[in-house]
Amino acid sequence: MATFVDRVTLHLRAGNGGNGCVSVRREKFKPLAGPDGGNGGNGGDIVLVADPQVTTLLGYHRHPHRSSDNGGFGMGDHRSGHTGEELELPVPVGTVVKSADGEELVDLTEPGMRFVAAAGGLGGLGNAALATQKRKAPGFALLGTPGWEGDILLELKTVADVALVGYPSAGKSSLIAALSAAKPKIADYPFTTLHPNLGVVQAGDVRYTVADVPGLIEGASEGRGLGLEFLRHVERCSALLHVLDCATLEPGRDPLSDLEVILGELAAYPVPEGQVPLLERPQLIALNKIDVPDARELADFVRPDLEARGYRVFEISTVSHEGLRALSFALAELVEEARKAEAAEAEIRPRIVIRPKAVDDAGFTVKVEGGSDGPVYRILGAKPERWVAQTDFANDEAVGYLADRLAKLGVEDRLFTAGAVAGSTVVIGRDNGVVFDWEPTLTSTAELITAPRGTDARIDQSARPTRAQRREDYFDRMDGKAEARAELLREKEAGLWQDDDYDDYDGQDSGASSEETGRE
Ligand SMILES: Nc1nc2c(ncn2[C@@H]2O[C@H](COP(=O)(O)OP(=O)(O)OP(=O)(O)O)[C@@H](O)[C@H]2O)c(=O)[nH]1
Ligand SMILES: [Mg+2]
Repeated sequence: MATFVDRVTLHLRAGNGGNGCVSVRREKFKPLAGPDGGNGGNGGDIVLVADPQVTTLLGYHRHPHRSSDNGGFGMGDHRSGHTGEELELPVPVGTVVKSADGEELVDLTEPGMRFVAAAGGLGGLGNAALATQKRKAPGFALLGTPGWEGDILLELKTVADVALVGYPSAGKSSLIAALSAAKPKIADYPFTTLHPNLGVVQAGDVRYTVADVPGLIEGASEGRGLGLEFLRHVERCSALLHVLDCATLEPGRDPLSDLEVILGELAAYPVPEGQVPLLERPQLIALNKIDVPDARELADFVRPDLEARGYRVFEISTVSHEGLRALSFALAELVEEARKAEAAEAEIRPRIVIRPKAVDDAGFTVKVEGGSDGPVYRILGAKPERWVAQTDFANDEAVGYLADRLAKLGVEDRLFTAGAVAGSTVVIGRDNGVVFDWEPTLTSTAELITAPRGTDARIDQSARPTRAQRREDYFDRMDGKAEARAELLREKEAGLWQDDDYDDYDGQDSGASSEETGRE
């Protein structure tokens, strides 16, 4: 059964940003000619596009996991990583996008409207881009940040071009089965159809969708039968086809009074603001079951009456397929007109692109939370959290750079005011945030570990030992060597050495090792 899907949960994963590159340019006679690591590329976004050609969410129901391209890694020689390709997901016009917890994000009501549902990660800067006057040769690059990953909910409002309306057992499901490839459940008891079925009809060059919805009875607009559920679906269609049963044996029913009841119900249904009331939408009438002799007679009888009221009337039989072709072409005309009107309106409107609400990028908060061993200082904010994601914690220089950035933003000061002391636990980010043992001097740890950050002893002339220093080092080393040798000989003479130890001893080796000690 071709059930119609009007709600689907998508699992999205936008592309990660590529990492920046650490690289040093090499030239003949100038092997360390400055940083030349390129930037990583941005990850691709996942964008929903309202597309009039698309009528169902069925494709997403079958393949709910979608992901876009990662950005490329930066490379040496100033080569940037490639930008991850954007993934466009065409959705029917009238798709409502909701967050995983049901909050409406956007209503894609206009053809061509775009919504960035999952933003790609940022590419990390390479060490060339991170170089400054002070930091001539950064020995680190920034990591790419991960792309957005999570669930969103798609709900369809406009389900079809044409809605079939009529009493239960009028033959709506039979009609959609005869017109399209849909295979709905058909039976001779009322309310066979409980969920709308959708069929795609091809009439000449025109292709349109028809929704077979549950039967409608008197009082439906007050919720009788499957009432409101039914009308909610009709609300989403641009044209209506009344299917009237000419062969019913139920007392008090005939095509004309059936139509009256249905029109009454449609009129009573309040459509949401901005939508055309149901009865003002284009409508056709199909008098069904004319393969039954009595029914054909009845159809011929009521037809002039209906036409006098301004309806186009088609006598059909879903059993013998009589009249179906003419009906399908008439519906196609109706749909074409509706689409043209819509397109004309759409042309006037500019292309609308909607991005998720911009987060306040500038600020951050420090929250003090009670932990089992002392308070935990939690830092929340788009910037600090992104910076943490960009940091390669295996690289001291990168960690130092992070500390600099945080200090510059004022995080350090705010921690002080919040009462943090050396050794306090500081967490940046919400879930699985990064935990630090806070050192107020964190800013300068990197400098303490090595030479000042951003200087490469090999490139920066001022950091290279002078000739005099090197001489001194050399003599120290030689002295150390001689001392070590003398020590060994003393030990040997004192008989401290075993025979096999002695075998291992080789003047050169020991020389090398003592040289190493000297270097330290
Ligand atoms: N003789 C005849 N019977 C028909 C025709 N079309 C439908 N029927 C019969 O009418 C009964 C109801 O048909 P359905 O298509 O299920 O009617 P429906 O309008 O979808 O009914 P609900 O889903 O209950 O609202 C079935 O027994 C069909 O075989 C027709 O053209 N001629
Ligand atoms: Mg049905």
